Amino acid sequence: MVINLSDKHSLVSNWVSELRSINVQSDRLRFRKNLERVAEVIAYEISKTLPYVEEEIETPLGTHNSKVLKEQPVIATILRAGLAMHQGLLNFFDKADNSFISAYRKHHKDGTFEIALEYVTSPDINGRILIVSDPMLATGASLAKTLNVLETIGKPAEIHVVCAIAATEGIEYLLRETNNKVHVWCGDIDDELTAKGYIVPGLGDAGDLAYGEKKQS
Ligand SMILES: O=P(O)(O)OC[C@H]1O[C@H](OP(=O)(O)OP(=O)(O)O)[C@H](O)[C@@H]1O
Ligand SMILES: O=c1cc[nH]c(=O)[nH]1
Ligand SMILES: [Mg+2]
Repeated sequence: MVINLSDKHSLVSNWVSELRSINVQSDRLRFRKNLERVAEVIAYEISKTLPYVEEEIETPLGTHNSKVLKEQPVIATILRAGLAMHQGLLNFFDKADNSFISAYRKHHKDGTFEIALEYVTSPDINGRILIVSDPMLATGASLAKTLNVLETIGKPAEIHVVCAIAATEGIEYLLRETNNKVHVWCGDIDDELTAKGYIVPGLGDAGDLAYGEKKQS
């Protein structure tokens, strides 16, 4: 299942437009905040699909049969660009367990790159609801590799992928690699990728915009 939140006009389209704009995105604080609030809205949308149980809650004046989240999800993110969206998910799923994975594009002299994945820390995800955030789903290689590695830790009951902007090609690759088992939630979808795997029109390099340019590795 693929859900593009820009299909319906809401503040999400507004925030994604600010993420894209060369006139706004250089304000790093605003860039990170916009990623965070896109993730907050997606967290809320995901929350509508999760199981709830009734719990008798005592108020100062009586009792109420409330619906509360049946189980806490595991929220995972891909360092470094995913950190701001991770915070947005954690603001809403405030009791969640957390996983962190480092994956980055290691560039070769011939212009090609591979995904270097060096650090994984995670609770047991077996049978759990797993929500993985990364602002950009470009070729899909980083997310596919991340999900592969997480599957060695346990088999989640369901997997939700959360992005600010996803490329059509990357979504198709990820769905193929996971046998259509993931739900992809994104702020917007673009149709083009450059030869170097950048989303067009996209927004540029999300990690650099949020945290500063890094020395090429
Ligand atoms: O779908 P893909 O083609 O794999 O590309 C997307 C990945 O690229 C970016 O990370 P990057 O490698 O720039 O690392 P960073 O977070 O350190 O900026 C982005 O945050 C994704 O993880
Ligand atoms: O367009 C892209 C592709 C990968 N990573 C980014 O930050 N932006
Ligand atoms: Mg980057």
